[in-house]
Amino acid sequence: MSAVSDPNLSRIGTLIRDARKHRGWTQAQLADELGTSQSAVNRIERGHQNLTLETIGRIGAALEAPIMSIGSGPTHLRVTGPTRLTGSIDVKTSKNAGVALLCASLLNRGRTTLRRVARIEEVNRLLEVLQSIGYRTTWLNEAGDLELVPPREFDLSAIDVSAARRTRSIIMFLGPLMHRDSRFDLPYAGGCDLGKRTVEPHLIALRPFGLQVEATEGSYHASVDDEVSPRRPIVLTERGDTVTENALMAAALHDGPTTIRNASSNYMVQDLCFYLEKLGVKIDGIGTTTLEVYGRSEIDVDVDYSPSEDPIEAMSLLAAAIVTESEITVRRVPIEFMEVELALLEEMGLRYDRSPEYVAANGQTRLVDITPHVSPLRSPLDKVHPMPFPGLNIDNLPFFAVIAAKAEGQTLLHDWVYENRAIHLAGLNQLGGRVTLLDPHRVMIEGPTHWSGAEIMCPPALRPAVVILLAMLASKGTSVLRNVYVIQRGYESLAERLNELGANIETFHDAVPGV
Ligand SMILES: CC(=O)N[C@H]1[C@@H](OP(=O)(O)OP(=O)(O)OC[C@H]2O[C@@H](n3ccc(=O)[nH]c3=O)[C@H](O)[C@@H]2O)O[C@H](CO)[C@@H](O)[C@@H]1O
Ligand SMILES: C=C(OP(=O)(O)O)C(=O)O
Repeated sequence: MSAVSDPNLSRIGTLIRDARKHRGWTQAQLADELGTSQSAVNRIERGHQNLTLETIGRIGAALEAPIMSIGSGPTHLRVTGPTRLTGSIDVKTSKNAGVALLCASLLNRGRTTLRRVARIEEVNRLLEVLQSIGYRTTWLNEAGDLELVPPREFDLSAIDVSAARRTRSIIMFLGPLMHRDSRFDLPYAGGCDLGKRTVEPHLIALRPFGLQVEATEGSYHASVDDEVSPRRPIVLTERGDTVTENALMAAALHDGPTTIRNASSNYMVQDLCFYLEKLGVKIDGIGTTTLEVYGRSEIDVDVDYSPSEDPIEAMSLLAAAIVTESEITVRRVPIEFMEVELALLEEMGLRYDRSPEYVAANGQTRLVDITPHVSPLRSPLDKVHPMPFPGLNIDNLPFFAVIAAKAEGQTLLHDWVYENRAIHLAGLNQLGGRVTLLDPHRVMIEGPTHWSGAEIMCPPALRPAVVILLAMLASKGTSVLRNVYVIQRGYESLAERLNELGANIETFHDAVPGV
């Protein structure tokens, strides 16, 4: 029977511990049931014991929880609050740079090594897709270093359609793949349910490189005219992040200069630019809205790159501290992508300590450690609304809902970007929040709030789901958040990491009859 590899042991140990607690057993009771010692169970739960699949099966049967099929059934969280968090936590590298870089590896015939990649479901889906078309992908260690070795030719006919349909990021295959094949099909893009998200700006951006796309039921059919290449600057019709990334990737393998205007200068775009530079693609204007890209006809480089920290995870962790009235230190905050958020929080009354700046492993992004102090908060005078970088990040807006719910007064949030995201914030009302939906884009939040526990189905949107989880940390009593795949899509081991700070979050699964 094969032994499970080391990096997974602590994860499996945590699942076993949570399943045991869910059954209401002590370690000694589980040990009795298995005919082993309590110290052995303790070692297993801490990930210090090698496990065969057979042992995992026996433990699952004893606990009436299928440990190994746990990833396939829905995962739920049981939160006991209110919680006070202590200690410090490191921000992980970003989901959005991670997925862009996985797609950008398609440009490179050489080996790509990415350092400290967040082990999240969105990355897993893209890895499944890359493997299905012939990549060798290897997690090198527990730190999340990831090696990607492309095949000589991609086998797009073997693409894992179901994995591809679960991630919207697959759309970023268009930019690189159009240089490899003159005709190819891609399964339709998925992602969170945030309302209609147009793909038209991507097609407009890639058309000057000769790409035409026809959409039919479930697939994009792409064809490329090699004779067509950009003759004047490409002007993006929206300053979108993945649109900019697609245009950058198309330009990177275009032999000659390309100008991209109305480009996003957001964090993931900058990470992609730094990676492309390591591939030998020269880019002027990084961090601005006009990018001059000097592409190459062939890229074959063994490259090593470290994406930067996630400003959205940083905001999530700061919000966790604020909502639970805790003084934790959030380390490795990419400060240039959090400045507007912090300025607004200061206006709302937040006091915090901030370390001197230091540089991220990509050698570019400025980081700080932030320790918020428990502070009386008041609602801001004006509405809170996002803007493309350097404005308040669109993905950070939802966290202001749960922060505003703590503040004295009324706060108006205006999410002009997404048709459906603000709607999901109304889930806070089930925990005692006073959130009024004025229209699909605007919510009024009245604080302060006395949170109390409830059972809630996870909304189908990543950030609102985390916002509800954070409110649960502050809620009196027990809460249950059901089916949290959407959170795992963007955060690595969030429940476990919050537990290390003192939260009480149990992961559990529905008992499967007959197991
Ligand atoms: C993998 C990744 O990087 N995902 C991010 C990326 O998605 P992505 O780049 O895919 O975002 P979209 O292109 O879907 O844009 C999001 C929404 O904003 C609208 N829009 C965008 C720009 C603009 O100038 N005008 C405009 O109206 C779009 O029509 C769409 O409805 O950017 C979003 C907006 O920052 C973030 O929420 C996502 O986390
Ligand atoms: C909307 C988001 O991401 P995606 O583009 O992956 O759906 C997000 O990160 O909040």
